[in-house]
Amino acid sequence: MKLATIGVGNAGSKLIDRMLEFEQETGRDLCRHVLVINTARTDLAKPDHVPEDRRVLIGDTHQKAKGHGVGGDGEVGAEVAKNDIDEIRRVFDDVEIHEVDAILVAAGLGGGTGSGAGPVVIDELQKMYDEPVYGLGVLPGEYEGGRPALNAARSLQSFVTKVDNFIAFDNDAWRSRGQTVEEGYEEMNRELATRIVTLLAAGEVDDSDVGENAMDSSDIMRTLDTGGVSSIGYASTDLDKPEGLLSKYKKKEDDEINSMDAAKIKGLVRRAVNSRLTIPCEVSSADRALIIFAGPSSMISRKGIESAREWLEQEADTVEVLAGDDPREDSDTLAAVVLLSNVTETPRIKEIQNQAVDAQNKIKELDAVREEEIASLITDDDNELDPIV
Ligand SMILES: Nc1nc2c(ncn2[C@@H]2O[C@H](COP(=O)(O)OP(=O)(O)OP(=O)(O)O)[C@@H](O)[C@H]2O)c(=O)[nH]1
Repeated sequence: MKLATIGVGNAGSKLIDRMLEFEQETGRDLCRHVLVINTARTDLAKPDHVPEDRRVLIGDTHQKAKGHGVGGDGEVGAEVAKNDIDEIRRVFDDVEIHEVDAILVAAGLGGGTGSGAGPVVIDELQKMYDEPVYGLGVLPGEYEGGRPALNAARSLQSFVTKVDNFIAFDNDAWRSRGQTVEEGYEEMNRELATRIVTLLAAGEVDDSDVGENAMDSSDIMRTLDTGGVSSIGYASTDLDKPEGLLSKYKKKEDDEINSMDAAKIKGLVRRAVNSRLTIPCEVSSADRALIIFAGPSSMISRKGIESAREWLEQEADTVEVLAGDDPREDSDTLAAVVLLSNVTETPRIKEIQNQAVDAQNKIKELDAVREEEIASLITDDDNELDPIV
């Protein structure tokens, strides 16, 4: 697949940057266009791989942003993006849309810029182009508190209704102990970039000298066509290890290879689905699913692909499972990436919604107390001040 990628806010921009890094490291060519949009000048300086002229500062003349971010206020984030929509549209105009299959917008939903400006950017993209627009959204951890949860719950509604598919990443599920928050983010961003690029870069090659099992970008788009929220699973095996697939492959006869590979390949997919998904979910609640094997094509037998597909069909309880390969002849790993599209049972989303409702109620209570205090101040008998007008 060929993508135009847009990062909105700090987390969104860092994610796009990691995607660029991973594709460069692995010789892929997924992100044909890249853009990062932010309200904070300092955050715009962070990416290592995004060209300078593809970084856009919005809201620098806005009273509440002034180039320093929107301080976690999603409404200000949306307002700033709406005010600067002409500027945003101008940079979109540079995108040669016929060169790409789809557009991916990444954002952290807990902050003000990603949660607020993200949906405004998506609205504009949907107006301008016919290509599908996918969302890649990071959900805040519970420990971050009520405000990020409220941003995320509100923004998630906007994202899911506006995008063609929303791929979710749950910071809570990926948090590990013994790391600073920044170290944790670095690792999470790499993990997510590995998954998203391995998935979407399949079928990127135009030449038709690819094998019969090769996954086509239209298969990926068809799987994402469900709308809703999606999750990604991933597992890989190192082909250099003595006990890895390659050494066994060298030792066995052809027939044996296929049956052995089939079991191994199915095992890899099982590991991808049963290990940490980008957002934990009930696998059987998926509407459609897709498996991509990325690695040397000699390692990926048709029999293996078929047995993995059949296994996932049962797990996901749907007949809509596609499977194919993304030949990477120079790769020393074999990776399986699994897309579970439109998963409806995602406990973390329920939790965020509950946390958001609590936060909203608290804000309302505080507002009521504040109003009462102001009213009592004004009607205070001892208050001898005259009103201005
Ligand atoms: N996985 C991951 N999550 C991040 C990272 N940075 C921030 N987050 C998450 O994303 C949310 C939004 O943070 P930012 O992206 O910094 O905020 P922003 O969208 O730029 O908005 P403002 O700072 O309010 O202008 C946070 O609440 C975290 O949950 C990151 O590098 N990786």
